[in-house]
Amino acid sequence: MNRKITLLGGGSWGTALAKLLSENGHQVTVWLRDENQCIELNRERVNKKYLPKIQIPDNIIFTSNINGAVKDAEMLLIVTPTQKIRSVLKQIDTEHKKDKIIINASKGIEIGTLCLVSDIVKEETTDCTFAVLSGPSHAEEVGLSLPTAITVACDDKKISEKIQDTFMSSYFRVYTNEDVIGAELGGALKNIIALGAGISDGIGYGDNAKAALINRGIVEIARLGIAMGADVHTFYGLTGIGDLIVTCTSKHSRNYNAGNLIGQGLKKDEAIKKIGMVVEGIPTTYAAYELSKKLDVDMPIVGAMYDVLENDADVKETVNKLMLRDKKDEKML
Ligand SMILES: NC(=O)c1ccc[n+]([C@@H]2O[C@H](COP(=O)([O-])OP(=O)(O)OC[C@H]3O[C@@H](n4cnc5c(N)ncnc54)[C@H](O)[C@@H]3O)[C@@H](O)[C@H]2O)c1
Ligand SMILES: O=P(O)(O)OC[C@H](O)CO
Repeated sequence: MNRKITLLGGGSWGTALAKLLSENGHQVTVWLRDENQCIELNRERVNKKYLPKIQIPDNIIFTSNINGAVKDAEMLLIVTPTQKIRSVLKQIDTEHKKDKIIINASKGIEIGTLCLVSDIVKEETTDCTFAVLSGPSHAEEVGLSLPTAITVACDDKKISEKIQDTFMSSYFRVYTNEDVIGAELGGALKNIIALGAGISDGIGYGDNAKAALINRGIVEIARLGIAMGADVHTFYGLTGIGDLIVTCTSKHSRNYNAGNLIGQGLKKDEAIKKIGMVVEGIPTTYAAYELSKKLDVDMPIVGAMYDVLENDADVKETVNKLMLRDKKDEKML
């Protein structure tokens, strides 16, 4: 079935998903803030800044008129940096953000409020159904139609099946799940561990250290998830360990690469500038650190990342402190 879908944001992930949805036969509009960028994309059909190797199908419309873009859309797909989602939704007139299916493909937690994107959407829209699309999925590979498996989580099974049908293609396999909080947290928190994995490689530690980070990382993620009402099984899935593996090991990963630069001695702002795309793991570290304190959840890797990012703690000393914490039994949770 042909659906009207509007993307809020058109960086690397937005561009890859817009292409996929257009190939699936849907009417796709992409809203961007910058009118000049819309003119260029409508003409050139290549997103030179964010995803230069991908040809954008001719029938995708780029516009900077947000109300025009969303008013007739059945589904809105959020792909802007998490810290900007609230301000983007605020720009839409109330009558146009009612009774929609809102799918979030961004991965983060709002600093200050500690809101998940589902909370932001609940606060800023009316009577919308929220879903999250998450899993191991780099835009650079989806854009090239390389095989990818992902999950759509929604507490309304009929809606998640509708979204599954909308996105599913020969190279994009979509699973459904009802655990929205688990899917949101897995996607947001893996970025912190990816920064850590990048730092570890950047300072010259080996594969053992990275494997330890990945494994102890998913334990921490699940611990916070359980405290926030998620289903522990979700963290074994695509939105949990699946995404954590890809983000800690892929050459495409923005968070891993930013961490790698920090490990080589760059300041976090220099690393962000060099990456040139959103590095969600940095604000999410601050939010997760606050959440761990608020909910009294033990998250030593998040605490270490907070020390490095906020207090400029020496990385090797921080790792030493992690290694020499109190002796423990290996408990999964
Ligand atoms: N790139 C990927 O492979 C990938 C895959 C899965 C999920 N994600 C998630 O998708 C989200 C977007 O990531 P991305 O890689 O596409 O980022 P990006 O940096 O490539 O693009 C971000 C987009 O948001 C826009 N933007 C920035 N600030 C804005 C603002 N204040 N108002 C409106 N628009 C604004 C930019 O112009 C750009 O279009 C992130 O949360 C990321 O974690 C990315
Ligand atoms: O690996 P990153 O940091 O580029 O994040 C992109 C996606 O979330 C990977 O699934």
